[in-house]
Amino acid sequence: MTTNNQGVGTRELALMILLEIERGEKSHIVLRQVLEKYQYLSKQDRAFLTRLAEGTTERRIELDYIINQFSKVKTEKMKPVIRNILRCAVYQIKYMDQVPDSAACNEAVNLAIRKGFKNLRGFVNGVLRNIARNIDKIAYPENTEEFLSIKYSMPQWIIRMWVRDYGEEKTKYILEGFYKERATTIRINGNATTKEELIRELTGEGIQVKEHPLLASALLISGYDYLAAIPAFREGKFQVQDAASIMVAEQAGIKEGDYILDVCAAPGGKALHAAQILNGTGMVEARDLTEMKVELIRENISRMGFENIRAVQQNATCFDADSEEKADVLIADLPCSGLGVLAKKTDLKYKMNPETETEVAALQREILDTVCRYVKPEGTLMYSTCTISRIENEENAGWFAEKHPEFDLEWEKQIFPSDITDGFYIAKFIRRSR
Ligand SMILES: C[S@@+](CC[C@H](N)C(=O)[O-])C[C@H]1O[C@@H](n2cnc3c(N)ncnc32)[C@H](O)[C@@H]1O
Repeated sequence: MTTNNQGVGTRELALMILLEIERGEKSHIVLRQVLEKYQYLSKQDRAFLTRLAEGTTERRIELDYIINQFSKVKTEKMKPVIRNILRCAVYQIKYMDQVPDSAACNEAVNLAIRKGFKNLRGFVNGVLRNIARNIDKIAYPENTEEFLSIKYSMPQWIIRMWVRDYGEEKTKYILEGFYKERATTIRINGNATTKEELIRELTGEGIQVKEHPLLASALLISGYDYLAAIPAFREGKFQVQDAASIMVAEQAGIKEGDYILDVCAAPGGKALHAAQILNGTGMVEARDLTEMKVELIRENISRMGFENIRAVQQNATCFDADSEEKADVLIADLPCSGLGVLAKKTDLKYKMNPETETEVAALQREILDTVCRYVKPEGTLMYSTCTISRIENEENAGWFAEKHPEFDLEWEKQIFPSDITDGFYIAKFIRRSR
């Protein structure tokens, strides 16, 4: 389990990933790169590595709290290698029943030695053995905000914001939601296969498949190694897309022949879904800020094989006069704080703060204010974010409706995370006729 045949152990790879994340890299991207690079790892090792890297990241606040109860040197003063070796080991002790505590401690000590910290092996060993002996006796703070912050490893400012906006019970529900075990949601490309055929094909590959309880167009899959290894994925028969995100194009009232503009489209989930609904007719223009992002959309277009969609580089904050009143449906799935997708992007919560939250909400207003002019009279504007924040969601929608009385808010919905969906927000606006 711990050392593969090329000598790099899964715990050492997990350490590499954690150090990269601390240096500012995105957790889901580093993990994907490592899994791609170390393809020779067994399926079991890949699952262990994924769980260890993701779990240690998403439980970081709690793990540091535990370590700091037993170490005179606090985690923020430790060398990054040592603090991440300790975090990883404490995660195994607390959350991975299949790993004996002694193995977690021994492997941590060996890793510290291999990484050049032979002089600290006694420290690592002492702290970890002490934690292993007392793991069920650790006292947590009584203050609700601090308790929730540590128990769910969520920065306190986010807890404060959610308790203020949704109340304590809902906040606990949201926090629990991120830790629910979940399968991957896929949207079936009905132009390339049928639901029955796809279920048969995936099941034949040894993948577990379930119907999605909310959406007929989606399935839940689990037990696969990695996506690119699934022939049906390479052949564009499905797209990985969360249920809440699928609802954007599904609820937009797209009709065959429509012109759809997606102003923040990479990697293309909603734009491709719109193209699929158009069923070979109409056109989708999928835009994003940089050529690199636009290239991601192009890769997905080519995998899905659609011809009624093009990807274009365009900054959504710059007005494009040629697009004025052209769109039957405008999709504004805007950059956001991402607090609804913390189950997948486990490090995001540590990167945001109240200032970045205010900045992103202001950017959303600037984009909405610019792109709304592309919507035809009687056309639709779908505003969505993958976050749970009134400032970015309901307050921005309210601001927009007041500033642009030519639009009516038809409905809005905040979706909270669960085992079958991410946290997400959608507002549907209709532009009045002249
Ligand atoms: C939430 S993601 C979009 C996800 C996409 N709609 C999908 O379903 O796959 C937001 C996107 O906005 C892009 N973005 C950020 N600022 C932008 C700007 N000023 N103009 C255009 N796109 C921007 C980001 O590059 C990112 O790809």
